[in-house]
Amino acid sequence: MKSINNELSVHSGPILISGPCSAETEEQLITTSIQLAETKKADVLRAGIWKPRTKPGSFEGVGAEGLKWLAEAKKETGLKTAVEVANVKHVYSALKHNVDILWLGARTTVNPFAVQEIADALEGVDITVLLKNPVNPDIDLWEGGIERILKAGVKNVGAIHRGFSKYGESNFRNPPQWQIPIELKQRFPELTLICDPSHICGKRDTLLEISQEAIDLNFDGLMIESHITPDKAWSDAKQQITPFELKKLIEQIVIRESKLPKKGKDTELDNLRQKINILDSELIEILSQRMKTTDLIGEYKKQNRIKILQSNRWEEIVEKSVIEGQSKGLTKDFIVKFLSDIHLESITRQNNIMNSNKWLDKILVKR
Ligand SMILES: C=C(O[C@@H]1C=C(C(=O)O)C=C[C@H]1O)C(=O)O
Repeated sequence: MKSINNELSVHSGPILISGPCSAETEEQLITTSIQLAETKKADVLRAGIWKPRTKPGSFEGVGAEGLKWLAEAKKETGLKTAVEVANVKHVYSALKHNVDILWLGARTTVNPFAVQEIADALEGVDITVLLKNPVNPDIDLWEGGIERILKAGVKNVGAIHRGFSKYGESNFRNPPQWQIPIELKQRFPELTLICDPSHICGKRDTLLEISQEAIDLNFDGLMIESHITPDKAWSDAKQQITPFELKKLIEQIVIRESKLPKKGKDTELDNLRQKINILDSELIEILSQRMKTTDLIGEYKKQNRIKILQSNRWEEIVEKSVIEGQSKGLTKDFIVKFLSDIHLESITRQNNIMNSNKWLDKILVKR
């Protein structure tokens, strides 16, 4: 695995892949690409040719015809081109039309059969492949997809975080789970990581916020959908912006230093980090004491034949802690997540205390 930043980047600043959600007409695609090239920010032109839609009946893409328009746009602007491929037929068509970059969508990365077929079709081909995260937050599936493409001999492989499917209300179409791409980068330190704010947000007003966050989290670039007349787009109209708006958005992103001063170079930072070290030690000590106390409650429950889960007691703890935490500047979301991990751990420990070695010792015949 090697960084592919140089393969993707033309201009300085973050790598920028942009273009319409779907190629609709030759004129729409060529005009968008010309306007994108004029921004002097966009490095790669993207366009959906085959669109995997949630329900049948909506626009499913113009198909291979659009690849000719992409080739024309490339000739006109010099921008590299990228399309989504979901099966072997797509791969062969894209290769035939000299597309520079292929990406696998979330609904493809989720399926190892599909990824393997695409990998087999790419055996020995010199091309750049980007894999969006699978729809569900399964880092191993994402990593596995990358490995399948690498094993086929493709050298230029990168990843795109487009957020994960949700159930219920959220401000985002596919809420980001930053810890997953961060961990992926730990598994592949050279990995080029792109963020796709369009699919995370699903609407325009939070695109800048998510783009900024991604860049602050050390992502190498952004994939943002753009369209000459976004409100009239045939797919995903709400999340697309004009190339001009894209330029403005990119100009507003603050690029910060990636490296902190070394230890001993800045006493203010050193002092704050020293304080964090002390607080972390205190947190660990408190967590250890809490677990020892729940262990004692586990012993009590074992002797008195009381069930482990006490929902009323737990609800009381969460309610009280949320109020207390919010008064101290912590969010409800954080407190609930943090406490539920603690609850799970104390339940597991109580289960070990109450139920360990029971059936194994009694049921298995001694050999
Ligand atoms: C510790 C207990 O057991 C469980 C764990 C709890 C906790 O970690 O605070 C609370 C309620 C129970 O579901 C208890 O019953 O108090």
